[in-house]
Amino acid sequence: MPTAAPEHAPGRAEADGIAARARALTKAYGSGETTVLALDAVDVDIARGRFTAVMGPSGSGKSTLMHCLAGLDTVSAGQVWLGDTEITGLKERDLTRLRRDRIGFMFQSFNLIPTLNAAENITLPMDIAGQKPDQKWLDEVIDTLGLRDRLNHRPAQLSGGQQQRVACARALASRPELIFADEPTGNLDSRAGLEVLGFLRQAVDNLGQTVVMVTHDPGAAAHSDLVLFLADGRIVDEMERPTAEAVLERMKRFDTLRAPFADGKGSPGDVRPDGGYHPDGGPRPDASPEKSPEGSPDKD
Ligand SMILES: Nc1ncnc2c1ncn2[C@@H]1O[C@H](COP(=O)(O)OP(=O)(O)OP(=O)(O)O)[C@@H](O)[C@H]1O
Repeated sequence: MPTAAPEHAPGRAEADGIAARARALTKAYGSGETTVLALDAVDVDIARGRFTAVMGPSGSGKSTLMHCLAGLDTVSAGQVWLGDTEITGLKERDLTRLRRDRIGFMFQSFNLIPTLNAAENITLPMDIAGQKPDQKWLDEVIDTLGLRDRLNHRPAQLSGGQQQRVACARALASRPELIFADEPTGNLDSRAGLEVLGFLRQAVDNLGQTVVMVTHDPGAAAHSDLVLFLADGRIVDEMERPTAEAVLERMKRFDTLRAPFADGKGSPGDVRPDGGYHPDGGPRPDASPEKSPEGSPDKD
């Protein structure tokens, strides 16, 4: 992934409030001696109309944070709000509806339905919910993402980048309050990845959307307005108007703290030739769970 991100203006609704909020958010897995504290009393505000990236070493709690903020996972303690709605304590049925109606999702694997064309994939969540898309908004999304001449194509007839653009349009179609993107460029080559990041940027700048993106790639994070750094289940740092170089430097400090690499066999913060970064120094196995496309994935 090329590291240079274009200069961008902050999202247009920058000072327009908080899209999601967590207080003392704690998530533990397991019990007794085997308990893993994935999130340790996290306080976070996700600003509306901005593009926030979440970074941190493997196992630092990024996915758990995203899942708890999106109501995909229960919390062990603390509170989470989407807008003014406290989602901690909601029944599963209400959570499913809230996710469907108010949150858009993008995942590393695009999760498109192979038998449906692009247009049908884009509106599928709304069709399932029995909602009629706002055609003017949908047209704006389709044109912003450059999908107008691809609407009749099925996923197999589209490139990876085009498929992710369809997934992006699907996430945007209902004009959600918040879009969560989990490694959205993880399966794309650097050019397609850059394109998708550019569209997410446009969704924020031109369409007033709010995006939270989990990524391992400093080049991807550089497209955001703000990077939150997680380590051991806590937000330990943040960076406004990030550059890939600054994010990379910050990430290297985690590696230095974690493990001395005295054997000279490479550091955990290796930068790939394309500028992409893997905290393990090698390609990241695709461990993202399969999610259903309707914005209410089942937690496995
Ligand atoms: N279902 C689970 N059961 C037990 N432990 C879990 C579960 N899910 C996550 N964990 C643990 O919680 C911690 C945080 O995991 P999480 O997946 O949120 O990290 P991450 O920063 O997203 O990691 P990566 O970058 O490798 O995807 C890790 O120690 C992980 O092993």
